[in-house]
Amino acid sequence: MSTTLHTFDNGAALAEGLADAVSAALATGIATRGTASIAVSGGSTPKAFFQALARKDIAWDKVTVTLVDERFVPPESDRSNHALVTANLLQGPAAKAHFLPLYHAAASAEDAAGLSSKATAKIGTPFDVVVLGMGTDGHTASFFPGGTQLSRAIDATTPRGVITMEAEGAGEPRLTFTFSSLHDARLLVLHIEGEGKKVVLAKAEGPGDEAEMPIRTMLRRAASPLQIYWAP
Ligand SMILES: O=C1O[C@H](COP(=O)(O)O)[C@@H](O)[C@H](O)[C@H]1O
Repeated sequence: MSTTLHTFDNGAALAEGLADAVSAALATGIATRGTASIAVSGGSTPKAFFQALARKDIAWDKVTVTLVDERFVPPESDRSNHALVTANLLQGPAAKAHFLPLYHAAASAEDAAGLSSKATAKIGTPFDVVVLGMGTDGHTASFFPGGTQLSRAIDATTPRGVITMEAEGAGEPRLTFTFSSLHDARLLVLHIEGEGKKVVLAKAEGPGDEAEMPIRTMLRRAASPLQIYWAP
């Protein structure tokens, strides 16, 4: 598996450069198959990228947007990735996109995972675009070190879909697409910013168990080349 590092001078240039690449991939998907799909991450990193992507002039009504992972919190929560996407990506031209949330107001995270697996199964496979993030603990999606279902989540034979995850570093229970759902995206991106995350990435690229730094699953086993977008 291969990785390519795309380096930018600052976060604003990175947001624009990544939005250019992602919108081109979505436009290709629409031109080739009539529709396109993208799964995006939450957290603090993607806000400027979402705002840049939302301004792109593509046929947003033919695009399905979902999340790589989510906290089991309603969209009213300021911890919700759904809320982040609504406020920053599903705006302007991109408001016409079809959004499939992972959170559902179900009795349990397990029930919500079942509902979101069923709803997102309607998206064609593989995703046109997956944009991953990475935490300073080496997690990606909600593949957390020590996570209750980490081995199931990162097992390539686990079917596509959404499962739950609980971990000490995760806060709330999580909902996450499995490795098999994400690793073969037509455009597979890791979006990270800051010197600290570059140090974490360098450590992940070295030897060690995948379970200690689950981003290693993508660095080592993704079927698609991993495009790493970084700025200081
Ligand atoms: O918990 C999460 O964190 C990671 C990284 O977030 P950041 O704040 O360091 O950018 C993110 O990729 C993931 O989607 C999110 O749920």
